[in-house]
Amino acid sequence: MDFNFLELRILDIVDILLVAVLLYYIYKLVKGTVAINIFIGIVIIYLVWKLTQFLEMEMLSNVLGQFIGVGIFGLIVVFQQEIRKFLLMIGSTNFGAKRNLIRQFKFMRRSKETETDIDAIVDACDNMGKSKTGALIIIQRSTNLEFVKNTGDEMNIEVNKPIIESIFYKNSTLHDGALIIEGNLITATRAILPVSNDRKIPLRFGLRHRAAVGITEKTDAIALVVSEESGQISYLKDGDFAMFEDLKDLKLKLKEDLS
Ligand SMILES: Nc1ncnc2c1ncn2[C@@H]1O[C@H](COP(=O)(O)OP(=O)(O)OP(=O)(O)O)[C@@H](O)[C@H]1O
Repeated sequence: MDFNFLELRILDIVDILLVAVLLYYIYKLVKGTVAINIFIGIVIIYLVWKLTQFLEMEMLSNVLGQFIGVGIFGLIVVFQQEIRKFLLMIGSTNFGAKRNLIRQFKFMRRSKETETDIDAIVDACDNMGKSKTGALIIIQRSTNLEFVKNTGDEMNIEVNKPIIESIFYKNSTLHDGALIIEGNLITATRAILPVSNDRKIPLRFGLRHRAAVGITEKTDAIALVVSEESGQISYLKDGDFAMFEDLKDLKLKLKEDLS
């Protein structure tokens, strides 16, 4: 009896945690989009329906009841985009975050050469900033970025400063779009990223920055952007601009986030 009680409690906790994770992902998807307004609209209709039931207002309750009854199909139509992104997000996650799991065991630590050369990347960004060369660099963490790599040209080159700079050099055929880095390899160039429609992004930021916000809100990748206009370097993670004091601080933060 006691055992069943305990089992039920544990399952309840798992259940609550799973719902929390689900709500978090739904929030991440609808954050800053018009979908949040639709979602609020649906909640209001549901509450009014419950109120009409409570007050026994039969006619209105029936009409709203019918509406709620077919609501699930309506939801699929209205949230088609978000459902697509959600499935994409689940499908492209490396289950078990293999990399992190392996790193738990000290003796199985990743070998030095697969560690991302942060210094080379940040120094390249610094040089590109000084010469007002626009750049968009995405570093993969546990979410698989195959779906964006497919939109660009696949590569297999070790990360180093001159190569990054020459890829983004204005006359280079590879400068457009995003550069994808996995471990210490550049695995794609000219990748097209999903653009965020978060209305909170300041207007001075154009598509390059919106693309960096887009990929970091849909995956756990991190992004570095060098603005062609101002030469400023931005660091993005979890769909937000992450603050840093200077290049040294940026390197430290990147190393921390990639460890
Ligand atoms: N969805 C996208 N995926 C990848 N790269 C993109 C995407 N959209 C735009 N870019 C890249 O960003 C470049 C510049 O875009 P835009 O000028 O709108 O950006 P921005 O944020 O204002 O940056 P900057 O400050 O450098 O002008 C494009 O030429 C392209 O290389």
